[in-house]
Amino acid sequence: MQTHYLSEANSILNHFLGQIRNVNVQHDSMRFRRNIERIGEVMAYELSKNLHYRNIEIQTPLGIKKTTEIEDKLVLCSILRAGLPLHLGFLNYFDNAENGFVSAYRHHPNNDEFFDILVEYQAVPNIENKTLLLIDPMLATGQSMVAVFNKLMEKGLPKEIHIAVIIAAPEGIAYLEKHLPDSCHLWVATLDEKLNDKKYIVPGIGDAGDLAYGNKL
Ligand SMILES: O=P(O)(O)OC[C@H]1O[C@H](OP(=O)(O)OP(=O)(O)O)[C@H](O)[C@@H]1O
Ligand SMILES: O=c1cc[nH]c(=O)[nH]1
Ligand SMILES: [Mg+2]
Repeated sequence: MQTHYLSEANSILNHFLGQIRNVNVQHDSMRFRRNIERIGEVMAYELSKNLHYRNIEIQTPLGIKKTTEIEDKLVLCSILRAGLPLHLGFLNYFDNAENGFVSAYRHHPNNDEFFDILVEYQAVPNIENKTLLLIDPMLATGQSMVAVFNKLMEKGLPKEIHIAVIIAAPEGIAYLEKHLPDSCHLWVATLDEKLNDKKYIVPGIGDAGDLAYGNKL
C-alpha cells in the first residue's frame, strides 16, 4: 500500500484540521460539516495529481488550447454516516463521478468493549474496471474500512483503489497494510498518535458521526 500524507507541508488544510479538533469550535455542527467538506475538496485536489489524464483541445472564443482532462472513470464510495460531508467535498471537485454509499457500524453483541463491524445498507454502482475512491474521515482500528472493502470486492474488481481518510491512527494503517492489496493508495490528511481503550483516536476529534449529525441512541 502506498500511503500519502497531506498535512506535512504548511497549508490551509491545517486550519481546517485545527477547527475540527478544537473543542471550542467543533461543537458548531454546521461549521464541522463544512470543514470536513473543505478538507474533502483539498484532498480531492491532491489526489487528482495521481489520476490518469488524456490530451484534449478546447475551443475558446479566440483559438484552440491544448490541455488535459481526467481519463479515469471515478466512483466515490463513502461509509455512512461520517463519510457524508467528506463525500460531498470530493464530489464538489469530481463532479462527474458515480457515487456509492455503504453503512458500517460497531456492533457490541455482549455490551462490553468487544465489537465487530456490521455492513448492512449498500447502494453502489458497477465498480468493475473503474477507479474507486473509498471515503471515510476516521481510520481508527481499520476494521470498518476493511469490512466495507471486502463487501465492495464482491461486486467487481476496480482498476485502481484509493482510500481517503482525514485522521488515521497508526494501528489502522497497519491493519490496512495487512488486509488490503499492495496496489491500494491510502491518502491521509493527518496521522495521530494512538487509539485509546475504547478504540477512539487520540488526540483525534471524538466521534465524527455525532459531531456532524448529533448523538444517536
Ligand atoms: O477504523 P474503525 O475502528 O473501524 O473506526 C472508524 C469508523 O468509525 C466511524 O464511524 P462510526 O462507527 O462511528 O459510525 P458513524 O459514522 O455512524 O458515527 C468512522 O467514520 C469510521 O467508519
Ligand atoms: O476516533 C474515532 C474512532 C472511530 N470513530 C470516530 O468517529 N472517531
Ligand atoms: Mg460514529
